[in-house]
Amino acid sequence: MMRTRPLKVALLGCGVVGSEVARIMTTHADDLTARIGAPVELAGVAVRRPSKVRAGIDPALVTTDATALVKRGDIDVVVEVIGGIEPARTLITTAFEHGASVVSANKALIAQDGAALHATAEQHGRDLYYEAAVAGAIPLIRPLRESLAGDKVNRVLGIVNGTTNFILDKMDSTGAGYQEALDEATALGYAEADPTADVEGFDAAAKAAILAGIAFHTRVRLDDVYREGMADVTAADFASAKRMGCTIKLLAICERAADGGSVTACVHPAMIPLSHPLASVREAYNAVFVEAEAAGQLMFYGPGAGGAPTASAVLGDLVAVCRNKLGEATGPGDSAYTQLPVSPMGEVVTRYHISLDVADKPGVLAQVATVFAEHGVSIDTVRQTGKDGEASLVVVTHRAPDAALSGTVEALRRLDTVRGVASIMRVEGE
Ligand SMILES: NC(=O)C1=CN([C@@H]2O[C@H](COP(=O)(O)OP(=O)(O)OC[C@H]3O[C@@H](n4cnc5c(N)ncnc54)[C@H](O)[C@@H]3O)[C@@H](O)[C@H]2O)C=CC1
Ligand SMILES: N[C@@H](CC=O)C(=O)O
Ligand code: NA
Repeated sequence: MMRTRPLKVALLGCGVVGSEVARIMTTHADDLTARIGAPVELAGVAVRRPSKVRAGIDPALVTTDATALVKRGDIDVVVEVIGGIEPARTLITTAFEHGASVVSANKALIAQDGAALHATAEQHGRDLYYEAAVAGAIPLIRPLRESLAGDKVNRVLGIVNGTTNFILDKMDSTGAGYQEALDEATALGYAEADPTADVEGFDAAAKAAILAGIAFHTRVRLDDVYREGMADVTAADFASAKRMGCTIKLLAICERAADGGSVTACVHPAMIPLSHPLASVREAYNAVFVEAEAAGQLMFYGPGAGGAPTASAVLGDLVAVCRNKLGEATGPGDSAYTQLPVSPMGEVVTRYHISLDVADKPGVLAQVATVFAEHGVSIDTVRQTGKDGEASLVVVTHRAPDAALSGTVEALRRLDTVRGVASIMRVEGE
């Protein structure tokens, strides 16, 4: 039966995502009402700049006092799309304390304080949903928390940052410069308020921490995630990748160890073969592979950033939370019931592509090969090109622990015949 009293929603933040949430709530009001079983009403919108004209939003709803809005006591759901740690964390906590459930897109906050926020939500019998926080519009949190709740997930791997994928794609396909591509991604609403979070890999690391925690039912902190951004990826790296039939993507990789006793989580650029499905993920799209014991391999693909796609995920959560509220229930809470150690990057098994500038004289190749052998790293391929007494040596390794690979590179740097290490990149997807 349809309830006539509306569910009241407070929107915190009306930027790229918030403005789209407000727009869809207004334009799809009838459908949302039918799907929820009660009308949803935008009861207040907290902003920083109240004088800004916001199409479709009644100015009477706009306030700069987000705290007063979440403390009103008649709010059913708070949608937090401000971003950052504070004041978002305090506002969400206050919302729970005043009877509201929360939908958030804030991966930085959930990765840092998800456990405490879940505990507060549970203490007050409220929901905390954040589908938009990982991979934008792509349903990924809900499938992991609900659809795969009966399976055992062993690996989650993919592209989870739209901005960096957009930049890498432009650098690869059009030869655009890094800054030019970043400016375009920012103008399109993909980048974080501080795009360092994107290019230095913090955003993807936060998403990896959230994904690993949910997938493996354990606590993975942001600091547990090994992180390398993409700011150092050069046109020369792309040229090198191309020669190998590869491209370069910023990947998040979360794995359960084969013995099940530990997990790893890392974010770094990697070469992947052009034949791999991740190679064709363009612009701000994301794609994530989930490998589960019974299900096998699943692939999730779609827009990973942008106002409307992210708002789609927020609205999906809003509908779920409203339905829970009407059914006097709550959805799944924190699922971290184990405490698996997170192994350091040195223990992650991977492959390296190493490009060396060496002296072009007899014995150099043997010397280089010896260094690899001494570190227990097996070589897959070697390609040498040389001119004027100098040569370029590209070595691709078989899989080995990351510590052995970085030890090999350190030892190579110490060889007199190695003039320099032009590029080092991990290789995935083979
Ligand atoms: N833009 C995107 O593609 C995606 C964004 N997200 C997340 O969504 C959240 C919002 O992102 P965007 O909308 O892109 O950022 P934005 O910077 O466009 O919007 C944030 C808005 O919050 C306002 N704000 C800041 N402090 C406030 C306060 N104390 N009270 C009221 N308003 C305040 C700002 O003035 C701004 O308008 C962030 O957590 C972000 O990580 C998640 C997925 C995708
Ligand atoms: N800045 C983020 C936005 C979505 O999470 C990204 O580019 O992926
Ligand atoms: Na998502």
